[in-house]
Amino acid sequence: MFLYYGIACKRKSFWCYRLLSTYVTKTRYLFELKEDDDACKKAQQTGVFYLFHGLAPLLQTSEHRYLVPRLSLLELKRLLGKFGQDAQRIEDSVLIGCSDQHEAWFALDLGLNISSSIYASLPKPEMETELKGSFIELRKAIFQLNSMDSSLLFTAQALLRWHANHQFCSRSGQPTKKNMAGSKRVCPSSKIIYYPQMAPVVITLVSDGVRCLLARQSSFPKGLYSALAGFCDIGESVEEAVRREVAEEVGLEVERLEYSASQHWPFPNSSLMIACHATVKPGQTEIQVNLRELEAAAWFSHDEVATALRRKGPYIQQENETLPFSLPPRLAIAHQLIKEWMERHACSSRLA
Ligand SMILES: NC(=O)C1=CN([C@@H]2O[C@H](COP(=O)(O)OP(=O)(O)OC[C@H]3O[C@@H](n4cnc5c(N)ncnc54)[C@H](OP(=O)(O)O)[C@@H]3O)[C@@H](O)[C@H]2O)C=CC1
Ligand SMILES: [Mg+2]
Repeated sequence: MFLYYGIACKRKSFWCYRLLSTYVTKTRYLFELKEDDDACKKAQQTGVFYLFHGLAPLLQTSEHRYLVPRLSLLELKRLLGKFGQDAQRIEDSVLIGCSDQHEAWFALDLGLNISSSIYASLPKPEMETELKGSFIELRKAIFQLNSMDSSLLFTAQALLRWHANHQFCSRSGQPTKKNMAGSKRVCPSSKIIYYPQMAPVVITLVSDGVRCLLARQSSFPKGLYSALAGFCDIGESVEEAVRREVAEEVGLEVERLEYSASQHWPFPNSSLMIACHATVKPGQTEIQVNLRELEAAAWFSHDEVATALRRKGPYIQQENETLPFSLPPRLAIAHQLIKEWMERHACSSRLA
């Protein structure tokens, strides 16, 4: 779909209108909202607001899914009024995207207890009753959200958390001020501009050509195994981080490495997950688990992984019952890596 963006370029003696795609016009519009506080404030008039309480999004249950309600500016003002709050509080919201028709989307947390904020946390049970929904921890809701909603809520939560944690300038100690869109904070005293940050994390599915290597940390839900993950050290390339993490965590040396995809992951802080497939030499597969990092690691066959992929998680543990081996949720890039490995394996078996 294409739209005329209204940009005209003067060529010789006539104006020619460039045809820009919907995606480009949307991107330019979001850029303008981030740069121009007045334009962003204007966008709030026709925009919609996603609400959070203590970083937990407002959700409504519909059968086995969660729906994500949105409020118009008018509805939000009415809600704030009911709780004795000033509409000025809307300026704490952050821009998280927009529709193809340029309806801007914002997120606002009404339950953060920040010492530097003039606003108090609003009472959660009363708000839930008023809004006919519940503020549910995002980690617990991801199994019941569709991928578009989860990606939007991941962004919103990460940005709201970043603002909550960056209220002061690390050089002057003075309070920093957010721009209208929430794309940066500025210290009026030192003039330092702070931008939201993500930590780069490599996530690697190691294979010996036949099996794949999965590991678990003690903090994972019982029975869950995932690909190897680790934060990049300062100064490292992705390739170096993968080689180091695999050596550190399971004592193996990566022979070949291939980039697959990336994903923003908000837990526990914002990470940019960089997913790769790696292989080790067929003869060098003996795992030495680093117990300071992992609880267990093992090689899994194609059939074992296929069985785990067919199961629907999460599992509720019954007393004295051992849980079956399970994999990360569909939304996690670890799941995508594992699925991709399975498809490649199936493809190479067909060709053999
Ligand atoms: N989306 C997905 O599919 C998956 C996402 N992940 C995510 O990947 C991330 C990294 O995986 P993990 O195996 O834990 O990483 P690591 O193997 O690097 O180990 C984590 C430890 O590294 C230290 N560390 C170093 N740098 C940082 C940093 N910038 N932020 C926080 N801790 C740091 C911390 O130690 P200390 O506590 O001692 O300070 C932390 O406990 C996790 O946040 C996890 O949520 C993991 C698997 C799948
Ligand atoms: Mg790790």
